[in-house]
Amino acid sequence: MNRRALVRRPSPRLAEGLVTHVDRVPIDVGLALRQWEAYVAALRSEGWETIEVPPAPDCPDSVFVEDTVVMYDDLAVIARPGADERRAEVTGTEQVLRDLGHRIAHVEAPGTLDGGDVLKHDGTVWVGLGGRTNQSGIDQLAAHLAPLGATVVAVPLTKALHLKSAVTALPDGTVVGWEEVVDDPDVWSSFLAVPEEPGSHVVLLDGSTVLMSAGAPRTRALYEERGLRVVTVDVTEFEKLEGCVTCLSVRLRG
Ligand SMILES: NC(=O)NCCC[C@H](N)C(=O)O
Repeated sequence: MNRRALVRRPSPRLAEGLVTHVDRVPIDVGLALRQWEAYVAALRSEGWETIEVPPAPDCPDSVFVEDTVVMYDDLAVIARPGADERRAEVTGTEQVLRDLGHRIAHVEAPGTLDGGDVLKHDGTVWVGLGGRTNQSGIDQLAAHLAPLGATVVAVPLTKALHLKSAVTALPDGTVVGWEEVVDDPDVWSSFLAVPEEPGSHVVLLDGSTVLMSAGAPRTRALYEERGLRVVTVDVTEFEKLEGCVTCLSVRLRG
C-alpha cells in the first residue's frame, strides 16, 4: 500500500496559537520549525511519502493539520473547526486532497468537527463530543461514513482539548490514555492507562511500529514490552499549544 501523509509547515505566528486547558507559555518558533522538520524526516525514514499542504502563515495553529479533515478509505470529510480562528485552515487541505483524487464531503454549519476528535479503529469511529465538536458535526460525519460501513460512536469529552489529546489506539486496538483526562475509559473494551500524559499519543506507522513523543520514556518502555517498535520525536513546542504527534499529520490510504 502506498503510504502517504499530509503535513503543514508551521506558521511564523505559531506562538499565537490557541490554548484552552493549559496556561500559555512562550514558544520558541525556531525550535518548533526544527522539531517539525525532524517529525517529517521521521515519517520519511519510516517509509512514508510526505505531502505538504500549502502553508497558511496567517493561521497560527495551521501546523495541526490533523484537525482539518477526517479520512476514511478514499473519502475526505473536510472538517468545520470548532474554533472560529481555525476555520480558514480547511481550504488548503481540501485543495490538496481534491488534486490527489480523493472524494470530498463537508461538515456544514451548524455542525462543528475537528479531526483531532476522531479516533478510528477497525470500522469503529469514536468522536469526542463536548469540546470543539458538536452533535451536528458527529451526525454529519456518521451520515458520510455509513455507506463505507463505519460505525460512529460519540464519546463524552470535557477534560481535554480533543479526543485524541486524551486517547489513541495501539495497532492491536488497545486504547491508551492518560486517565486524568479520560471522561469514561469504559467506552473501550480494552483500555490501558499510561504513566505519562505525552505517552497517550501514538501515530501508527505500520502494524508493529508507533511514533510518539520523546517526553514519555516510561510509556515507551511499556510499549516496547508489548512488542512494539517505537520511534520518538521531540515535540515540546507543539505540546505547549496542546498539540501532539497525532495532530501534525494526516495519513492517507490507497
Ligand atoms: N488534534 C489536536 O490535538 N490538535 C491540537 C490543536 C492545538 C491548537 N492550539 C488548538 O487549540 O486548536
